Amino acid sequence: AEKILDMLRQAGVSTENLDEKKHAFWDTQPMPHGQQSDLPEGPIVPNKNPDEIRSEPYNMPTGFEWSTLDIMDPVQREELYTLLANNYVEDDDALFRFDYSKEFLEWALTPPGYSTELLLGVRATSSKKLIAFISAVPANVKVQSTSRLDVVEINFLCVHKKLRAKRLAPVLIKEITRRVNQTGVFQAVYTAGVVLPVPVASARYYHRSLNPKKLVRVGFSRLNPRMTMARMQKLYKVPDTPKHDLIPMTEEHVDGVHKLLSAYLESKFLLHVNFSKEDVAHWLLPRTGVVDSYVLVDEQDKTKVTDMVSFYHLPSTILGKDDTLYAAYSYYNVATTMSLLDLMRDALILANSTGTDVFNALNLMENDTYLEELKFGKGDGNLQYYVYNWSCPSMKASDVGIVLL
Ligand SMILES: CCCCCCCCCCCCCC(=O)SCCNC(=O)CCNC(=O)[C@H](O)C(C)(C)COP(=O)(O)OP(=O)(O)OC[C@H]1O[C@@H](n2cnc3c(N)ncnc32)[C@H](O)[C@@H]1OP(=O)(O)O
Ligand SMILES: CNCCCN(C)c1ncc(F)c(N2CC(C(=O)NCc3cnc4ccccn34)C2)n1
Repeated sequence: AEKILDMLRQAGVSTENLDEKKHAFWDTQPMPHGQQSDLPEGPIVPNKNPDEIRSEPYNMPTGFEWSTLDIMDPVQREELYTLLANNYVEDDDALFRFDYSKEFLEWALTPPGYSTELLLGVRATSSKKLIAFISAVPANVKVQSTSRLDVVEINFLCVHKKLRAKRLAPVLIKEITRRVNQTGVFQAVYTAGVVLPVPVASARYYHRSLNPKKLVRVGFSRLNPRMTMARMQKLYKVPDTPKHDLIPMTEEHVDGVHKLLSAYLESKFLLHVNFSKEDVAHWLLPRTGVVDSYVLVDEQDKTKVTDMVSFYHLPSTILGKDDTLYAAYSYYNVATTMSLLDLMRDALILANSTGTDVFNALNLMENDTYLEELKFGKGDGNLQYYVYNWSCPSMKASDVGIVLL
């Protein structure tokens, strides 16, 4: 269809109403399409009553079957790890592929209120091999003037490389939608590197080199022709210890972090999670090699948290080489006794001391107040934010206060 459209365009034929069928699946989904931009904020398709929701699973092609995953079973967790390690997101030049660890997947998929029914896999009936997956975990968010909306966060959509372009993804998406609807939830939040109908916000990736020698060696960065490697290492060198006495977050800080983070998100952003204390404990208590969180506490009252910084660890396999790129991603950060710039300078120092090669941040929240000063370079990756079955005006990246994994 694209080729025909291009030929028509080259012949000077206007195609604006022809390419509406550009998305055979997504044009059937309740997402804001152009002409609906004047819709009031809210659901596009009204909530369904239980008896209006299809009761049987969607049909898989012959030879494949649905199979929910018990992520707490090490064998099944290993199966998911292997599927993603070999078939999940790669960069456009196929230099890297995300290598979410088993511990990371357990963390990402077991927040308070999660259900195995929504950790949805597809197996080949004969071999029982896991060949596809999609996940939904519960969250409550504020989106613009809707202060509390029950949603799911969708992630880890993956179809084995050998089964691509067979329209399996739409079946996975329809089935997870059906199951989520059965729990009484009708909206979802998700991000993707691809542009689909229709992003609610677009964010840009920025990268801060910590180990430039490795980044140049593996092709992540290029050495500026007018610069020697020694000069580049000097440029990106960071101290060994942080300027402030940030300490690792522990259980006793959960209430203080919940209070600090909730007030910050509520005051500044149009899209953010309404974290419960249990959510804060799950998403922010440190897990080695998965997520690190540090807090600054008030000297007089040790349970009062005044500042926090956190980042998650998502390595990438370097394709074709037996090597790994160690990346840390900025997560949730709140500065009240110092500038965010000062706080993030310490984040780089803390991440560097855990063997990180590159520290990544999106231009969300207030991140653009420090990216340039701290020598982040603009990446070529964009991350599109989506809210499924929700009509609302689009937002700037700085209005977005939610970081998905
Ligand atoms: C209320 C509850 C609602 C819950 C659901 C909310 C929606 C959740 C939506 C999912 C959020 C996921 C969040 C993340 O995990 S983003 C990460 C996605 N995963 C990867 O990129 C891993 C590597 N790639 C793959 O595994 C496959 O290429 C995937 C599985 C991505 C597509 O498989 P395949 O390449 O074999 O294609 P197909 O022939 O089966 O299907 C083609 C159709 O699929 C549409 N497509 C392609 N990529 C994506 C994508 N990333 N999100 C949504 N749709 C996508 C495409 O536009 C086309 O539709 P249309 O253009 O013709 O219309
Ligand atoms: C559905 N969850 C969304 C978050 C998944 N995340 C972290 C992600 N989604 C799309 C991206 F574009 C992206 N980028 C980080 C930037 C980057 O580092 N690009 C070079 C690179 C190194 N390793 C990889 C692996 C895959 C793709 C690019 N890679 C671009 N990150």
